[in-house]
Parts: sequence; structure tokens; C-alpha cells
Amino acid sequence: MNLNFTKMHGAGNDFIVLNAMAQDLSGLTADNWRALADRHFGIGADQILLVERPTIDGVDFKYTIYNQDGSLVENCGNGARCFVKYVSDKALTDKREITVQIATGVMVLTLNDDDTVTVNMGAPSLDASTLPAVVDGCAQREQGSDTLYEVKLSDGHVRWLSLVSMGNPHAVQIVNDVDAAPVQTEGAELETHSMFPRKVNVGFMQVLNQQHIKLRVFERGAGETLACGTGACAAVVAGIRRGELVSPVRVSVRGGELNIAWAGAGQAVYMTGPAVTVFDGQVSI
Ligand SMILES: N[C@H](CCC[C@H](N)C(=O)O)C(=O)O
Repeated sequence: MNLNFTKMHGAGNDFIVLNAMAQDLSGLTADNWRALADRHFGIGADQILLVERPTIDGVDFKYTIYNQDGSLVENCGNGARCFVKYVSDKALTDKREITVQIATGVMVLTLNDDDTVTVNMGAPSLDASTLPAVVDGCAQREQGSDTLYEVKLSDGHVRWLSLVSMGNPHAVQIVNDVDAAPVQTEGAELETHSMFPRKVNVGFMQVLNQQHIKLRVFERGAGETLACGTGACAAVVAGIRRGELVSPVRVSVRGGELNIAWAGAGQAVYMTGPAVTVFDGQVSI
């Protein structure tokens, strides 16, 4: 079977985008997603994005996301920016503002005049149980309006995590020097820690000033990526709640820059950043 795809990236978080309205993808399995995303034997990508017909009236598209390891994901921020650029470039819509059905609701995506995209990511959930995270018996402390949860690492060190759901789960910690942070080892350990029964995306942020952070994220099901949009939202929400940040916040990630705005409890998070097409291709699977 031949598949038409487009390779895209948002600040270096890279994607294979497949139009499921123009080709039948219904028989594809997690093995296929893994093979396509493989960086040596496949096209290579952090995530695979499907453009589908919505099942909710009045919504423009449905957006389904798979991680590199074949697992289904609830949300992907950098992918959302690429999604709107894709449907616009491929003339699947002429709207500059589109509504997209995702696993946890409906997202509004706006293509700006300078070709960047702004995404209304919805309001974060700050209740640990929604991630889900098992925090019974776990030491807690308050910082600002945030609750930090203690986690013990296998080497005996202790970390204090902010827990934020952007539809998908994030555990965020503040570090002094993000370039020196043990993102690979500690990220992998926390991703699969028993505190997180459905695993977690692990964020390490360095506060440069109240409106600028540096961030690295070890993503669930993909490892460290050059950028993580939902991770940037989660880090900024955590930083504002802790009293360390003031909206809007510039987020420097390894692959570029994102801008995150959040007006506080109950409000939606807005993310702005680039969306880039690399090439179109066809692959046989
Ligand atoms: N790269 C994505 C997040 C993918 C999240 C995924 N790794 C998960 O399992 O939740 C982003 O830009 O938001």
C-alpha cells in the first residue's frame, strides 16, 4: 500500500502528517506507526498526525495523534500548529481559524498573517488525578498557588514536581541549568514512575526571568524532543502558579521559540509558534 505523507515540524518537534480523508488508513496498526516514525528504517518523526473527518457537528476536522512508539496521544501542541498549516496549504479549507476535534474536546487554531499559528489549548487541569497521578502518601508542599509533589528517584535524590494536564499529562520541575539537567536518564525514569500509571511527559525548566524560560522535555513515548508544545504550556502554567513567571512567557526550546500566554485559573492557554513544511512524499508499507 502506498501512503502520501507530508513531513512537517514545529520548532524542531517533527511530524508525519497523513490525510485520512483522502486515503484509507483504517487498517494501520501501532506497528505501522512505529515503522513510519523509525528514524533509521522509516521516515522518522516524533509523532504521526492524522487529518480526519470530525464526528461532532459544526467542527472542521478531527485530529488524531500517535507517538513514535505507536501509542495514542490525547493532545500535541506543536502538531496542532502544523495541522492548521497543512489543511490550509492543501486547500482542505479556506478558513484562517479552524476548529479541531481532539480526544479531550475541541481546539481552536488560528493561522496568523505572519504564518505563525496561535492555538487555544483550552484550560489546564491542575488536579493530579486527571493526569492521572497517584499522589496518596506522597509528600506535598505549596508554592504560590501550586502544589508540588515529592518524588524519590532510584539514586535517592528527591524532586518536587508540578503536575499539569493539557489533555495529556505533564510533570514539571525547575532546574538551575537546563543544559546540564539529566534529561535523558531522569526523564526516562520519571516517564515510567509508578506515580504515573499512564506514564508522563517530563519537563525541566530554567527560569531566566519572569517572562523567559528555557525548557527541555522528555516526552512520553518519544524521548527528548527539540520542542514540546503542550510541555511549554504546562511549564508556563506551573511557573505562573508558583509565582516565578508572569504571562506572556517566551519559551526557548532546543529547536526554537514558543510564546505562551495564560490569564490564570480557569482560563485557556494560548500558544504561538512556527509551523514548517519540510517535504511531501510517498512511502509504501
Ligand atoms: N510533542 C507534543 C506532545 C506530544 C505528547 C506525547 N509525547 C504524549 O505522550 O503526551 C506537543 O508539542 O505538545
